[in-house]
Amino acid sequence: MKKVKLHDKEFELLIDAATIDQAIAKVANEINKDLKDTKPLFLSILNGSFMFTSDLLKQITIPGTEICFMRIASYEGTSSTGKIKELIGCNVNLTDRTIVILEDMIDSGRSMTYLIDYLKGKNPKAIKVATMFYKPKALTHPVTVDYCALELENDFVVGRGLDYDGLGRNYPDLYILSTATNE
Ligand SMILES: O=P(O)(O)OC[C@H]1O[C@H](OP(=O)(O)OP(=O)(O)O)[C@H](O)[C@@H]1O
Ligand SMILES: Nc1nc2[nH]cnc2c(=O)[nH]1
Repeated sequence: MKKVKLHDKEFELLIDAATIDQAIAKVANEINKDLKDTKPLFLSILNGSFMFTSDLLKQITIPGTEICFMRIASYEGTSSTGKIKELIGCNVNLTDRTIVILEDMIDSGRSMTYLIDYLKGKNPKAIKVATMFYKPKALTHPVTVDYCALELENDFVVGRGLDYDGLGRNYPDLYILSTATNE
């Protein structure tokens, strides 16, 4: 599909599924090499990371690999508390573990900064960050990104786990908000 309509907005194809698949395979190879002796714990941050998690983890071959999921919120009402609240927690003990955080997107870096602060309090051995998409020009909260499949410009995108108001997460390709129709 070259174009999709979600609610009131049109989106255009930005990156096709095969290109994303290839970039994720490259990340999997890097992680397999770098973390081969660490029995890594992959921590998938819901909702958006479900597809990245599945695509990546099928290619991870490290013995002792574990996966758990978290859903977090840093907002109460309409303002940020600056603190992470676990909506769905991870029930694995994180002490002395090598954690690989899996995100679909790093945009401002705010979510990741809060999450890393929170995880440091659990005394892990190491924290690595792996993201499917990263917008370096949008970053306002500095984050060290250890593994990134694809870098993007500072545009709103949907697909591959990312939604617009609940829709679009299921698309295997990535779409960008169409400027022609949505100004
Ligand atoms: O770098 P940031 O500016 O903090 O943006 C990135 C965050 O935004 C998205 O989550 P979202 O809040 O849309 O929740 P979802 O994963 O449930 O869709 C994404 O999954 C990251 O967690
Ligand atoms: N759907 C969607 N969610 C985001 N969260 C942070 N950046 C984005 C984006 O570009 N698209």
